[in-house]
Amino acid sequence: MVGSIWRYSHFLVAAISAIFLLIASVSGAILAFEPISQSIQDYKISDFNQVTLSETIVVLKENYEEVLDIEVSSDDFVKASVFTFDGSSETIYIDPITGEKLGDVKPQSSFFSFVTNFHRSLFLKSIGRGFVGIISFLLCIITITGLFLLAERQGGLKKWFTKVQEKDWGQRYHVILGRWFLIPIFILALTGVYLSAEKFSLLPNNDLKHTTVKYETGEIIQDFTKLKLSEIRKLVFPFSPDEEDYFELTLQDKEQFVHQYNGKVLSEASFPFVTLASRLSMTLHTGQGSILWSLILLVSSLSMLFFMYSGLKMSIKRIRKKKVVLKVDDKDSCDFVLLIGSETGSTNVFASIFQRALKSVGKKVFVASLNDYSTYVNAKQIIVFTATYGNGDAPSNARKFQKIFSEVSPLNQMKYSIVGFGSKSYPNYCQFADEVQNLFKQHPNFVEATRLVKINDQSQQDFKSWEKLWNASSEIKLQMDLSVLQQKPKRQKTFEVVERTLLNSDNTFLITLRPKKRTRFQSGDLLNILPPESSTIRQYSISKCENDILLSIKKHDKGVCSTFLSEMKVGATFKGAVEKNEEFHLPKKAKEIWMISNGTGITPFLGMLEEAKSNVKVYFIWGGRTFESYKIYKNKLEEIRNNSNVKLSIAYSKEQDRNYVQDIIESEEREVITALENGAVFMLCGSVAMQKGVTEVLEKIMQNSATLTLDKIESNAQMLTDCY
Ligand SMILES: Cc1cc2nc3c(=O)[nH]c(=O)nc-3n(C[C@H](O)[C@H](O)[C@H](O)COP(=O)(O)O)c2cc1C
Repeated sequence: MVGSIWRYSHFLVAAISAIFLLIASVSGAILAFEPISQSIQDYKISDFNQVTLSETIVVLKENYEEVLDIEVSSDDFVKASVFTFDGSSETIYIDPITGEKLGDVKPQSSFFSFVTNFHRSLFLKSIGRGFVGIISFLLCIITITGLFLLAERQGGLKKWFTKVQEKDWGQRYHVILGRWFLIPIFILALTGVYLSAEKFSLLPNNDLKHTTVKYETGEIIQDFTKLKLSEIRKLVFPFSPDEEDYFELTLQDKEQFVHQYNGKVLSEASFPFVTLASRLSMTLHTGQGSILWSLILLVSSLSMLFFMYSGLKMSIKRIRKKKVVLKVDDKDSCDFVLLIGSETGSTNVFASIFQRALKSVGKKVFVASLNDYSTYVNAKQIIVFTATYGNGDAPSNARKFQKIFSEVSPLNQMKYSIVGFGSKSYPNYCQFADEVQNLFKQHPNFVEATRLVKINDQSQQDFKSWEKLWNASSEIKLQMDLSVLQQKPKRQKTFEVVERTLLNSDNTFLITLRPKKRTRFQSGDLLNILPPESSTIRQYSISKCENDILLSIKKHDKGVCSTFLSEMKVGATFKGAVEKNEEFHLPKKAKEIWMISNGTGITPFLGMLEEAKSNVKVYFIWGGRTFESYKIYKNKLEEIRNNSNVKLSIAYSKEQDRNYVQDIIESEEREVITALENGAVFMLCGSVAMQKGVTEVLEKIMQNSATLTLDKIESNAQMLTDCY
């Protein structure tokens, strides 16, 4: 519920302010170039930090007829307003040691002045400024709600930088860029609000109040001659040589009037917080004085454009999916009740397929969210389709279900059937469906019609197996039309089979593919294949061997794609699309890498072992059933075994010591701790069961580390996983 409130507010505020945010981010991105172009002019002298103010005053007095003021910019350039000996008035950049002119201070270019005006007020003067202030405030809300959504999605702030599971690239990069740019965007928005509030005099009064400095005998409160130029912001020279005229000195935090002959501070006033905050806001909002910050602001403004695009795409997709469920009948007149738990709407698509199938055989179906569970006068069966969200939690429209279920007394005996929608890439696979199943199981009014079926990543195959189960257990035989789920891989290329091995005792084979056209890929990327007459894309992890793709595939009895590939002859071609999987590429900076896999999870490592440079220490651990299982990889691995930087360990689960990869890791406890403490990266590829086993062992081992925990390893990106 809380999650959906954040989501709705995030979406609503973004939708309201979209056009103006678009304008602000484009113009903001352009304006980020202004401080960059200023900073690269480089009027800063090399020993700027050593120069004293009095040195500069002396040389200026020698070089110019009269000096009005000097000012130190945030780039450490020194500007001076002077009268030259030929009587002209100039504002120039000077060398503070020699007093020489380095260049003219030019007014803001007409282009930047035009864009600044537009960015500040949309050319609408005060009304525009007010509007921009409101939009900045809305942007603050968007970033705050975004922060909560991201934290929830990642399973807490601690896991902020752990692997992003989303497969859709727009959604994926919305999350990835969000983790990096939410904070700079929030700073931009907050400082924008502050600067607008200042313009409209909404901030407390910040007038300066000078107090006269009273000296005890001999006391020196500031040695004017030693004051460094880097400590000052501005110095206004005395109006005349008369003793009562003084220097007006602006330091970082206060203003002082200083006696022009003896350097004594006559009076001073500290800047109020409001003034200091205004200055900081200006610097942070415009990037003045720091090329790095200006670049961050530039990329943040551009990332806002991406957020708008990907956010819009996600919202349209969600709205479409939510609208999918057909018109519902009256709850008390229906034989079937279909209850849905969904966060982003994909479960609704499956629900509508099932609902249509029931309607096509003349059955009345009442459809509702799990949160709306109630009594049903005529219902014979309740079917629950529910996703799992967060960390094994209920999706937002099912959060109240457990409570309501305990309060509602069913009117009659009913059958029930639960279908869980989830993803094996999450540790608590379909956990909420398990919880719902337990509730029904323990209730005396309900009898199980079909066992709980879990659908991994909206797999049509899994859904079809539930369809079969339903048809076997029910008198009503249904035909579910899955055509609406038809997918097509994007940017497909043609691949030719250049080699294929026979199936080994594990029904596993290797297939080598050559792209017909130039295709960029790397070991760890994924190959998406839509087999003929199928509507579901299958993904295989790629090993790059020279310029070919090597896949290691286990042929499943009813596996459509693995069967299709296992029957491919050398020379045959088919279409597929490479999908980048940046998060599972060979780490570039690690000095030590542990490659841990089982079964066909070995694939990306076959290429990575070749790719790893000789100065990188690699510990390769693979688990298979028998020595026979190992044989198809033997040639490749034996070549690598000779490299001195690679250590190979193999665990056989069905012969020899009957070991698993996690047993090898457990036996190497000291090495694991030392490696991880020295920054090693552990890469895991293979089954979820292996991932679970390895994670448990690592968790146990790391209890003996003085500095690291498993959570820390994950947040340091020292653990990369690609398990299925
Ligand atoms: C942020 C997030 C968290 C998720 N957490 C889990 C989880 O803990 N367990 C699980 O099995 N699936 C999890 N999933 C996968 C979803 O349950 C799965 O994609 C489901 O099909 C989504 O259905 P919906 O679109 O109807 O919400 C998660 C997905 C996301 C985006």
